[in-house]
Amino acid sequence: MNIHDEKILILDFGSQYTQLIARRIREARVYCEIHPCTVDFNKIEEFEPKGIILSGGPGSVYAEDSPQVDERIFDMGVPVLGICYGMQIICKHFGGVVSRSAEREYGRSELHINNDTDLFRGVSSEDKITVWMSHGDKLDSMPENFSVIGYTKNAPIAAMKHISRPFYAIQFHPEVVHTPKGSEIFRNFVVDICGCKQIWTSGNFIHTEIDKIREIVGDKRVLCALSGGVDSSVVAVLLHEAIGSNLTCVFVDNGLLRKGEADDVVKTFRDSFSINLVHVDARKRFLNVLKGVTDPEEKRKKIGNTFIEVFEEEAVKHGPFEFLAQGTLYPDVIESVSFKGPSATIKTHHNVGGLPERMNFSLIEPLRELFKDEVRKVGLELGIPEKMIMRHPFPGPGLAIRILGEVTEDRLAILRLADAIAINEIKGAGLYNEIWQAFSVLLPVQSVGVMGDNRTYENVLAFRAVSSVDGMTADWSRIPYEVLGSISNRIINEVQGINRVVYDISSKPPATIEWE
Ligand SMILES: Nc1ncnc2c1ncn2[C@@H]1O[C@H](COP(=O)(O)OP(=O)(O)OP(=O)(O)O)[C@@H](O)[C@H]1O
Ligand SMILES: O=c1[nH]c(=O)c2[nH+]cn([C@@H]3O[C@H](COP(=O)(O)O)[C@@H](O)[C@H]3O)c2[nH]1
Ligand SMILES: NC(=O)CC[C@H](N)C(=O)O
Ligand SMILES: [Mg+2]
Repeated sequence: MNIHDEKILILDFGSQYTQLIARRIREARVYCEIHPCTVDFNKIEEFEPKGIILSGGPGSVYAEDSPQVDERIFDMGVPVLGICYGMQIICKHFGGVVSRSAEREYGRSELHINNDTDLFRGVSSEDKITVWMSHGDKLDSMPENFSVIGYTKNAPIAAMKHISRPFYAIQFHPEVVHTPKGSEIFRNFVVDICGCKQIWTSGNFIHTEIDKIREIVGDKRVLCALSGGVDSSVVAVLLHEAIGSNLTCVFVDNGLLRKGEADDVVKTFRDSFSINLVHVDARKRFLNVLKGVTDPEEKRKKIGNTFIEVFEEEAVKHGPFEFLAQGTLYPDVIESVSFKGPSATIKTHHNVGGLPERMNFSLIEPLRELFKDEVRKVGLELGIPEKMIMRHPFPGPGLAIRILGEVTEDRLAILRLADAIAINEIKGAGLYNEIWQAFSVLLPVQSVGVMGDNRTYENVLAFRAVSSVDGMTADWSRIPYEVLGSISNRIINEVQGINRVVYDISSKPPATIEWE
C-alpha cells in the first residue's frame, strides 16, 4: 500500500478557502494536493488523481482574462466537483449561462437537497441542510445533460449533477464550518464517488516517511535545528526513529525563551528520546547583539544572523553533516493563485533558512505535505508528550519581539514571569487548547498606579490571545472577563515592575499577531 496512491487534486482559482478544502479531504483520511488552476496538463496527468476539485475564486467566468481550466480534465475519466467559481466553470464548459446576479448571496442559506443523490446521501435525515454561500454570479441556464440536485430561495440551481458522467457542481462552500454537513459531502465525493481508500493516517504516514528517509540518507549524517516547538520536535523524533544516532540536534538557548523552556526542551529530548542533542548556551551573545536595538526589523535581522553564525560554528564542531532537516509545512509550500501581485514585506520571519546555501547542505523536509493539525497527530503518535505537541507556536526571535523597545535582562525577567502567570491562568480555565496562541507583551510605556497607598510609576503589560487556523488571519479570543480579571490581578500582585494590564482586541488584519 502506498499512501500517495489514493489522491485528489484541488485546482485553485484563488479562493480564500482553498486550504480548507484540502483540510476537509485530509480529515476524510484521503491525501490531496492543491495546485494553481494554471498548472500544466502534463503535471495533472502525472499526478494521477482519482478525482478533481475546482475551487472557488474571485473571478467571473464571463469576464475577460478570468482564470480557466484545461478542458482536458473532463476527459480523464475521473470525477470532478466544482465549488462556487468551480461550478460556474463547469456550467460554462458544458454550455450553460452564468451572469451577474441582481442580488449577492452571502452567508447562511437553506439548501433543499435531493437525498438520493450520491453526493448528498446520508448527509441529512431531512431534505434540507444549512449551507454557506458567497457569490455574486449565478447560473442563468443549466448546461445540457445536467440535473438540479439542490436549490435555495435565491439560487434555483445551487447544486447540479451530470446525468451520466461523474461531474458535480455546487454553489455553496462545503469547506467552511458554517456548512455543518460539509465534511460528509466531501467524504461522499472522495470515498464513494472517486473510490479513494481512506489510508491517509498518521501511522501510515510515519511508516512511509521513515522508509523514505532511510533511503535518502543512508548512513550519512543529519543536522536538525531544534527549538522544542511543535514542528522541529516532530521532525527530530521522526528522523531519530529513522536514522538513530546519525541525527544530531542543535538547540540554541538564545536567552529569549520562556520560563523554564530551555531545561524542559533539553530534558525531554535527552531523557525521553535519547536523541543526540547539542545544547548551546548563547544567551550572552544574543543579548550583546541586541544591546541598544529598538527597531523591530533590526532586532529580527540581528537575531536571524546570529542564529546562522551559531549554527555554522556548531555544524563545523560536530560535523561533517550532509543534510539539514527543516520543519517546513504544507502551507509554506502551496503555490496558490494570487491575483494581487507581489506582496509587501510585513516582517522578516526568522528561521535558519540562510543555512542551506551558506553551508551547502541538502535539505530534508519530512513535514512538507502536512498541515499543522496533522503534524500534531504525527507527534502524538510518535510519543512526544502532549504538553509539547499542543504548545502554542512560538516565534524564533522569541521574547525579543514581545519586549517593545530595548531588550534587557531585567525586562526579560519581568516578561517571563508575567507570561508564565497568564498562561497558567489560561490553562487553569481549560482554554489553552482552544486558543491558537496566547502571550504577553511588555510595552515601553509606564503608567501611574497606587499600591498600598503609595504611588507607583511602572510598566504596562499587554495580554494577547487569538484564534486562527494558520496564523495568516486571526481574531482576538473572547476570553471570559473572570479569566482576564484573574490574569490581571495575579500579574499586578506577583510581578514587580508591572502595575497595569491591558487586553489586545485587534484582529489580523489589520493588526498582526505579534506586536513587532
Ligand atoms: N532556539 C532555537 N534553537 C534551534 N533552532 C531553532 C530555535 N528557534 C527556532 N529554531 C529553528 O527555526 C525553525 C522555525 O521556527 P518555528 O517557530 O517556525 O518552528 P518550531 O519552533 O519548530 O514550531 P512552532 O511553530 O510550533 O513554534 C524551527 O523549526 C527550528 O528549526
Ligand atoms: O518562526 C517564526 N519566526 C518569526 O520570526 C515569527 N514572527 C512571527 N511568527 C509567528 O507567525 C505567526 C504570525 O505572526 P504575525 O501575525 O505576527 O506575522 C504567529 O504565530 C507568530 O508567533 C514567527 N514565527
Ligand atoms: N466564492 C466564489 O467562488 C465566487 C465566484 C464568483 N466570483 C461569484 O461571485 O459568483
Ligand atoms: Mg517556534
